[in-house]
Amino acid sequence: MTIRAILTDIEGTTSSISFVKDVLFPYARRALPRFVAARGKEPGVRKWLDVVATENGGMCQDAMIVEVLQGWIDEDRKHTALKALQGMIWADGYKSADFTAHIYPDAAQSLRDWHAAGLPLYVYSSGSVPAQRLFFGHSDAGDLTSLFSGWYDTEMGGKREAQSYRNIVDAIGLPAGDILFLSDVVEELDAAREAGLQTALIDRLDDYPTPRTGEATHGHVRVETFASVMVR
Ligand SMILES: CSCCC(=O)C(=O)COP(=O)(O)O
Ligand SMILES: [Mg+2]
Repeated sequence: MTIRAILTDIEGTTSSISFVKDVLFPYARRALPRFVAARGKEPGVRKWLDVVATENGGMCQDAMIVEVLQGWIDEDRKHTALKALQGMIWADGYKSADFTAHIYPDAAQSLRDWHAAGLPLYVYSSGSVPAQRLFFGHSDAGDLTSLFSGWYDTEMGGKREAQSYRNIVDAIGLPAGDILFLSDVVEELDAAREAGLQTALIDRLDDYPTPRTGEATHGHVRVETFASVMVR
């Protein structure tokens, strides 16, 4: 089948899980108390802190909100409020060059090749859109933001829900069957397939030492690097 656009996940797909878990998450966890004390009154920050407070019985002390958020980081909750706040915190880390975002060399190369071949590229990640832009703007392979035609986060819906992919398909404006979604998570691929997208499981041995083969692929095409993704 023809592929006219590619939609890619980030963590475990373009980039290693350990960079997110061992660098980004601890950085946000550590910085949260100071970030909330310094910027908690800004409307763009307060809005998300209030979402967390409301969902937790209307708690009123920022210290308690910080504790809830740190707990969510430990649980790897993909909550839109947490992701928005993490993105703002990581901005400081990237700007002060505390880290650059990991990207697998094969992913950087294929993204460049596909873009050069005229294939529109899109991101769909649980990380907020500002966090995605920062990520690809400060990657190990340099600023890759110009390669992408659009960015989507959980404001489109959860990544394991078919409706989220229908929303993204509407936004991209191509038939669902012309779009290839790349992810390391089979439940995300299942939801994308239900919405009519083509799918490929990126099964990176650095992230998943036991290859997911047979039934574990849920019938999705399985590749170990972007170099093996077939786009015709
Ligand atoms: C782009 S920001 C860092 C990634 C992140 O916070 C995250 O939750 C990654 O989830 P993904 O949907 O890319 O697997
Ligand atoms: Mg992922």
